[in-house]
Amino acid sequence: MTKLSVNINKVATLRNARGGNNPDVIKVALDCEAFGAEGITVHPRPDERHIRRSDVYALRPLLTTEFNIEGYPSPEFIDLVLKVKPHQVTLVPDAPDQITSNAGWDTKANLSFLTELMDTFGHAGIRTSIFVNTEREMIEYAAKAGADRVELYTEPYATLYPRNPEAAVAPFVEAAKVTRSLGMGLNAGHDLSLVNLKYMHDNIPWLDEVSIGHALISDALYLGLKQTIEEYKNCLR
Ligand SMILES: CC(=O)[C@@H](O)[C@H](O)COP(=O)(O)O
Ligand SMILES: NCC(=O)COP(=O)(O)O
Repeated sequence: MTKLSVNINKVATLRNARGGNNPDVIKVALDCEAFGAEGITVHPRPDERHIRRSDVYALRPLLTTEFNIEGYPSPEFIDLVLKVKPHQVTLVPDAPDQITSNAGWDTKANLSFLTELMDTFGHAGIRTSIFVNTEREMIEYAAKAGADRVELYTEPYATLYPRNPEAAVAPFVEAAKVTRSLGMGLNAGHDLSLVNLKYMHDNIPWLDEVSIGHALISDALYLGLKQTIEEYKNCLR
């Protein structure tokens, strides 16, 4: 079964626009769970432009599904994750001022850094995932670093899918096979949507988890959160 983890960053973006607590990020997260999401993802950034560190602490004792914290492993991020102890940490190689994630790690060049982090989080009982592109070597070095899973960066798939679905998914199927052969779990995320999710899942049914935020929260404006989550879950059956 592929789990749907809802990334609630964009709910926090909306809340922060007025400085109050509307929409209530915690309530939305709990409603996502009540409507069938199997996990909640947050990606705190250094400027706290959406999810704040205080949100991360507030969410932890209330969530009943899997909590996934994504981000660049700065000292502040590492400290947050070790204190909050989510089920999973996903390391993403984003610069502090980046608009959104736009690439996976160079796991070969960062092997010793990543290995140390896998060790630190692993000893804290937190499952580890490394955000990667589809290149075989990057996945192999994620395994060498000791990652439990990789998360495939799916933006290139989402971009090509409307023009050529087969070509779009092919490198991801190959990367998924490499990941499986190395004994790691497999996550995927970035720009997945109701348009492209089912085809990805049909081609890689052994995906462990997808984390989806931007498109899902946008769809909820039209469909409502409950129906939206149901429709995303239908893509994963
Ligand atoms: C790693 C990844 O692809 C997502 O976490 C994405 O970066 C979400 O972050 P933003 O909501 O800041 O775009
Ligand atoms: N890891 C990907 C994620 O959490 C959400 O990415 P997006 O759906 O907002 O592009």
